[in-house]
This record gives sequence, structure tokens and C-alpha cells, in this order.
Amino acid sequence: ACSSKYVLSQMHPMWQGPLAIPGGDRQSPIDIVVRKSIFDSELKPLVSVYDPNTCQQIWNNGYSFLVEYDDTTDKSTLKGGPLQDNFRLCQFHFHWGESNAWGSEHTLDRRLFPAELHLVHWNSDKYSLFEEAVMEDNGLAVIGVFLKVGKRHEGLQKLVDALPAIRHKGSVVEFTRFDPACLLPSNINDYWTYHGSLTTPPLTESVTWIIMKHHIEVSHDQLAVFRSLLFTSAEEDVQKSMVNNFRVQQPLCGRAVRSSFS
Ligand SMILES: NS(=O)(=O)c1ccc(C(=O)O)c(S(=O)(=O)NCCc2ccccc2)c1
Ligand SMILES: [Zn+2]
Repeated sequence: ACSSKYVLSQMHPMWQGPLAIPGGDRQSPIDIVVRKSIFDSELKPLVSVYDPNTCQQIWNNGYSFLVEYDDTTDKSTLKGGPLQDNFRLCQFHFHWGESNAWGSEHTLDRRLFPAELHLVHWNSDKYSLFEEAVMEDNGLAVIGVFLKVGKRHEGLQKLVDALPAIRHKGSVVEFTRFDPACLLPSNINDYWTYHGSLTTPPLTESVTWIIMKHHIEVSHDQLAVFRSLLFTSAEEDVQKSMVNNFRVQQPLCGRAVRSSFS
């Protein structure tokens, strides 16, 4: 799938029909083979500055639920690490399974996690709109954090409590003063990074992925509320629970995965 100009047969249970992807040799997600990752001492510490007052709403887009931030100014930003430019936070969302046995998009030596958090940022030094950056090389930076089932995550509870109000596809509610930094592991300086793509349409190869080595813990009950969301809108007569909203893993095609730690 790396050589062909177009990568077809992206027949994913959730998307209708094959998706032709331009290029197709730097798709995401991937399995991170830890022993094959390359320590890069030039990788700097990540610097995230998030302003909870830029948090605006939470909504169900029929694929995941997104917490969206005001990205019209440089108030919530990410820089450093593998990034040369300044990136603005636009949203975060999760991927999860129908059981705790699987759900993450990336894996570590094939190890699956029950869920994965993605914080999506776009390059505000080079582009003026998220929609532009999505289509461009070096346009996006996404932080991935693995979730494990264990103790209750106090910071996550405010988000969990908002989910029943957005059960159906298309529902939106106001959601303010949420600090996404509370969802990051205590150590954000240990990560892997590689060049890849969005894992949802348009699957553009515009993402610098930054996958955290350390996970966060959430409780079984908190994750169960994620699974109470629906893929379907209120009007549809068959309601489908929002689970297994992850993409199948993609070929590495010779890409290097660098680590910030040895
Ligand atoms: N797993 S991932 O980080 O690749 C990802 C998943 C979902 C979405 C999304 O918008 O639903 C996004 S998004 O926020 O980047 N939007 C992509 C689709 C889109 C393109 C252009 C304008 C609006 C939305 C990213
Ligand atoms: Zn995602």
C-alpha cells in the first residue's frame, strides 16, 4: 500500500465505500515498535500553554465527541518538542473500544489500550485557518495520550457529566473553563514522534504525531459513559452505540519513529 499512488480499500466499518488517499505512504495510526524507535537528542521539551477560558463547546460529530477551543488567538498553544513553529489548540477528542481490551488507535509493541486521547493543534505561524492547515504538510500537530482503566480521573469527570446531553450525532452543548492540561500525563517530555495523517477523512498527511510514553488513568465507569454515546442522530430509527471509533493501523512505509528519551 506504500508504493501505489492511491491507497484504496480503506473500507472501514464506519465509512461507506473505498477512500482514495493521495500518496498514502504516511498514513496513521501505526504500531510503535519501541526497540526500533530512534532516540533523537535534538528533540526539545514540549511547551504547552492552555487557557481554560478558550474552551467553548462539546459536541457529538457522529464519529467521536469533540471539545472545541477558540483558536482565533494564540491563547492555547503548543510548541517545542519536534515542532519548529507555534501551533494552536483547536479541539480534543478520544477513540475507544466496546470493551476495555481495545480502543486505542496507536499501539506500543502491538499493545492495545482501552482508549486514546488526541489534542489537535494547527500551525498558526504558517496558516491563518485550521481548514487550511489540515490540507498542508506540517499543518497539524496532534498529541496522543493512552488511557488505562484504574482510578477515577477527577479532572475528566466534568467532561463525563456533560456527555448525556450530547448522546446523539449533531448535539452540541456549551462547555467552558476546562483545562486540557489536566488530561496530560505528569511527564510530557517522554514521547515518540513521527510524520503521519489524520485518522479520519480527509486522512490528509499533514500531522506531526506526538505520542506520550506515559498514560493517564480513568475509571471503568467513566469509560462506560463514553460508550453510552451514539453514532446516530435522534431522528434515526436504529440507534448505534459509539464504540470502536478507531481506524485500522497503516503501513509504516519506512518512516522513522523518533523518541525524546533513551
Ligand atoms: N484522529 S485525528 O486526530 O486525526 C482527528 C479525528 C477527528 C477529527 C474531526 O474533526 O472529527 C479531526 S479534525 O479536527 O482534524 N478534523 C478533520 C476533519 C476536518 C477537516 C477540515 C475541516 C473540519 C474538519 C482529527
Ligand atoms: Zn483522533
